[in-house]
Amino acid sequence: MTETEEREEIYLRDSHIINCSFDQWYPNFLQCTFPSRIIPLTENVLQWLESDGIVMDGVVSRQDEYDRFDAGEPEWSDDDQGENQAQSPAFPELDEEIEQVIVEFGGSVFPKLNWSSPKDATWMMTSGNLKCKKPEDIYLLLKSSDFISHDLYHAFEKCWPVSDKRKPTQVCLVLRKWYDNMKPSMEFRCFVKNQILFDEKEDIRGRIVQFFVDKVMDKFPDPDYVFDVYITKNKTVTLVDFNPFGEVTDGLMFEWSELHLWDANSDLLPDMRIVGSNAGIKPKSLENRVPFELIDLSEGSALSNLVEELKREGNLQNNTS
Ligand SMILES: Nc1ncnc2c1ncn2[C@@H]1O[C@H](COP(=O)(O)OP(=O)(O)OP(=O)(O)O)[C@@H](O)[C@H]1O
Repeated sequence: MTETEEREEIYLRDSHIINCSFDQWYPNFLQCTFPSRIIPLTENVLQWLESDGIVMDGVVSRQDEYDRFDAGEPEWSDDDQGENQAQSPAFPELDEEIEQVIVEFGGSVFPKLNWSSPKDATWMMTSGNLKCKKPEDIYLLLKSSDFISHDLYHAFEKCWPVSDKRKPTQVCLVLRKWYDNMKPSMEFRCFVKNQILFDEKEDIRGRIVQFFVDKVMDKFPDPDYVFDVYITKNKTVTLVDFNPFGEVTDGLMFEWSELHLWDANSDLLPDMRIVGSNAGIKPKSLENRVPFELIDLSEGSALSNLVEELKREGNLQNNTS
């Protein structure tokens, strides 16, 4: 198979990405997903999101300071008039809209843009999660997240034929009613190829298949896609999200090479892959959740050099237990 044929085979077109944008699918699935509101973002908010740095209540983010320091730039000063100087967000109308939704949804919301939530930025929140109780929480998360930047700049990057689109026609802030205590073990990612659901098991299998057939199958515009569901305590299946069927979506326990090879019309379906606890699972997004320096322990990295230095100085014991 030539490279072009291979790409044709596992292609993601602009339309596949657009169909997974929240504002596209949500109106058709209102009945079976979390209550949500879509707020189109105006140009001034987008400009602020796309500008460098974060200023919240006049405080520049530490990460921004580190970036500037790394780049050899002088330390931040109050009279810095640089072109990209970070601005404190002042969007009274958006604040008001967000506050209204927060009240309507009982005091807290889960934020995302067209495709992604800022789940890599939870370390910025004292709560360590995406529960937002005021507009500032949302602004801070959006500005700190690589996934949000991905929605703004790279959403169409993996498309074939190569897309000239950079960002969605309308960037939306999505606010979803917040649910405490969602158990990761009750979340399932379902792969659909040619309108056929990739395997699942017994009771869970039955429930997801029923949900797929009743609520999803004929309503989503593409034949291939991925959707996430949550099974509540009383075993109700709730739709969480749609994702494109391709490498831009985390295949979790499946390799995309096997998902692409899956012949949806054959009887030979692979097993459902379930792990009973979180032990041993490392979502591919984990490396995005903390500053890169904390992950990069490879030889020669700043952190490993520091560890070595501390060991040499006797300030750090080798942990042999
Ligand atoms: N309304 C909510 N309340 C609380 N937690 C939520 C809510 N919606 C989603 N979550 C949690 O956040 C996770 C990510 O949600 P979602 O799929 O919408 O974001 P995403 O950034 O598109 O993630 P992915 O790229 O993995 O699809 C969910 O798996 C779920 O654990």
